[in-house]
Amino acid sequence: MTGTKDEVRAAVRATRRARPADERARAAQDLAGWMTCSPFRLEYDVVVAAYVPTGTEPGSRAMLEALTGQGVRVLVPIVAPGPPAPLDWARYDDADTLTSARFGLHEPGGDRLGPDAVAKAAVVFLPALAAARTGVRLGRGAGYYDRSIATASAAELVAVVYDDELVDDLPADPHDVPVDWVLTPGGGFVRCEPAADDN
Ligand SMILES: Nc1nc2c(c(=O)[nH]1)N(C=O)[C@@H](CNc1ccc(C(=O)N[C@@H](CCC(=O)O)C(=O)O)cc1)CN2
Ligand SMILES: Nc1ncnc2c1ncn2[C@@H]1O[C@H](COP(=O)(O)OP(=O)(O)OP(=O)(O)O)[C@@H](O)[C@H]1O
Repeated sequence: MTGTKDEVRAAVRATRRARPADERARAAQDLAGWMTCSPFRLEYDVVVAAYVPTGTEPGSRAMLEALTGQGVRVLVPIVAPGPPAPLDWARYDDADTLTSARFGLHEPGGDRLGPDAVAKAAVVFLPALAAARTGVRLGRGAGYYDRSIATASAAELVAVVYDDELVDDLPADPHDVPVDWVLTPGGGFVRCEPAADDN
């Protein structure tokens, strides 16, 4: 995809808004399905960080339920008040514990585990507006995840996007943390290959 990060964000947001409800619902079902046939050992007590999909984002709580259904300990992000800082984390148990939060997000009301909690995650599913096969991930532009996942360097990082948001190339900055995998509803888990000229 060409253009500045903000141009690509605007284009993706417009496409997401226009995506028919039945297609979103099918994609959410497919993404939940991939949680039970992933390339990872998602078994009892393994820690997985994910997110609560909101608005036009790909996925739904079915994705989280598919994880907790396997006994996985699911963490989801908590945005602290104030300017962007590393994300806090809380355990996701079931949808009933979610409350409305900043930016139209839904967050668990339970204990805050602190920014370091994500370091225990074996897999981190990251929300994204687009992702490149080289591992470049484009987020919403506040830098929350880039500030947070340096502490999760042992984890498999998986950007979750719609099929048409997995592209060959995206604009990148030095602070962008590359992802290892991209998950799409139609294509499942795709391993990223850093561009040949990356170090
Ligand atoms: N579901 C979900 N949870 C998530 C993220 C996400 O992308 N999706 N995040 C991924 O990072 C973090 C929150 N990041 C956000 C980054 C920017 C804006 C945003 O829209 N900012 C606008 C102001 C919008 C408003 O005031 O309502 C802005 O800063 O201009 C919202 C959330 C943590 N939790
Ligand atoms: N590790 C970091 N430390 C401090 N500032 C950072 C860090 N990572 C990103 N930023 C800042 O955050 C802002 C947004 O960065 P960028 O456009 O890459 O966000 P993004 O990856 O789309 O968002 P997100 O990570 O929340 O999904 C930029 O001003 C950038 O300088």
